[in-house]
Amino acid sequence: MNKKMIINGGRHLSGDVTIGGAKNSTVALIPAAILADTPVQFDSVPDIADVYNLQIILDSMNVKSEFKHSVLDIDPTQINEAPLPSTAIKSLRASYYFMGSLLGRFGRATVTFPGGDNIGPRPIDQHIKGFKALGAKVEEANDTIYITTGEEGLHGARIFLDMVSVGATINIILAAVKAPGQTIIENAAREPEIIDLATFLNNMGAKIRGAGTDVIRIEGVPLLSARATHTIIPDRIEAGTYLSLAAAVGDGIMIHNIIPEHLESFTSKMIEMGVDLQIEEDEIYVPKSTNLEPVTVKTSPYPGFATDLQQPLTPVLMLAHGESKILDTIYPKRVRHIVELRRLGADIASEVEGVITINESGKLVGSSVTAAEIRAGAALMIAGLMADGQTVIHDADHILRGYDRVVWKLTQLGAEVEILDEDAE
Ligand SMILES: CC(=O)N[C@H]1[C@@H](OP(=O)(O)OP(=O)(O)OC[C@H]2O[C@@H](n3ccc(=O)[nH]c3=O)[C@H](O)[C@@H]2O)O[C@H](CO)[C@@H](O)[C@@H]1O
Ligand SMILES: C=C(OP(=O)(O)O)C(=O)O
Repeated sequence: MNKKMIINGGRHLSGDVTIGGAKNSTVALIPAAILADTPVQFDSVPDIADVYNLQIILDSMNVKSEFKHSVLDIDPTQINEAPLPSTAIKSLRASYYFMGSLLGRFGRATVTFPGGDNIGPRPIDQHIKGFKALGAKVEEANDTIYITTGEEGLHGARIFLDMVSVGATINIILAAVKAPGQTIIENAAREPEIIDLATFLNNMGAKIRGAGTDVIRIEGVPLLSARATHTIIPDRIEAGTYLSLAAAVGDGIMIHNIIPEHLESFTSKMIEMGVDLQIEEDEIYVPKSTNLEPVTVKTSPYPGFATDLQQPLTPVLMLAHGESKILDTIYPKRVRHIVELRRLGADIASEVEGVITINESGKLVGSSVTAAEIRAGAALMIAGLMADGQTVIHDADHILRGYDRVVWKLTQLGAEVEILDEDAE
């Protein structure tokens, strides 16, 4: 059922908000769990639609899971190979991690092409190049990838990624962690979520060195056994979204459960704009912001400015005195929020692919808009909170895919917001 988000905007928000576990870690950790020879437990799991869809995929392989109060238990000990449910696979991008984890577990995988956010072309050639280097045969037909290995199975290999890819780095780790011999991934992505995955696997006996740098070395091990609960790192993209929201409509907001080092490229931009952030060990206070300066933002792989945060920052740029620019080098077509923000009165445009210009916009006015993807939805949510009157965000399911208990968190801060079925009055 499609959902819509209704926001009665124009209020100032204040108080405290606590960030949940990282979506992009969680969606890798859940497929990784099937590599274990024991039950696995995760803590600080965000309450997001992606988790429920991954549970449906696990269930189809007789991997039972239970998700309660931020704790997710997964028992992969009775796993069966089975066709994966294509609706759930298509509901999120990260379902492609079952290619790596099934390959690591069974030496073969059949997975429908993943879905996920429509943010422009999202090829997976580097994942496939990695699987092939590890000794797999990969075929594509009918929107499905068939990955097989011969009798010898997988073996370690040296893989140089042609571009820095989070997904390819993770998928190769998943496939290689139990493959005999040494695997070296060069030009690997350095995102904190990759370190989180490596920590989880290493605590089960894996030998992965260098996660967080651009060279990752893996010695294959035969068995992986969970001995302790793995606590998922805080979601730096959710944190960045609340930082923006706080700068845009906050009257003093304290954001808890943050690793500030994961957000340095983002917080330094906010400071450059004149937001007086008070950064502590694991929380950031955002006072009411005034007199903001325009900035230029260029997205790049971690530790650069995250593409996933360019849209959530946009509403704050609409308050700055002058013209700001965003250059999205990772997803130049990630501009589907622009037309919707204009409906609310934003002065924002993209005349050259990958370049977005944002000018100081007058008071926004509530309207009916559609979220084309998760972070476009986040930008619309913040803009809706800024706008006078009511904003209805259609296709709000995209927001629920990755924002932990968002209605509850916004309500705690004093927002008037609800989620309804699309056909509700
Ligand atoms: C579940 C998850 O973690 N999603 C994140 C992940 O997506 P995802 O892992 O899909 O993104 P990648 O890091 O792989 O993509 C980076 C760039 O490389 C290109 N590319 C990637 C793989 C490949 O085989 N060939 C290729 O050309 C992509 O089109 C893109 O331009 O990183 C993105 C970039 O930070 C984020 O926006 C997503 O939130
Ligand atoms: C693009 C994103 O997600 P996914 O890769 O899961 O589609 C995102 O989180 O902004």
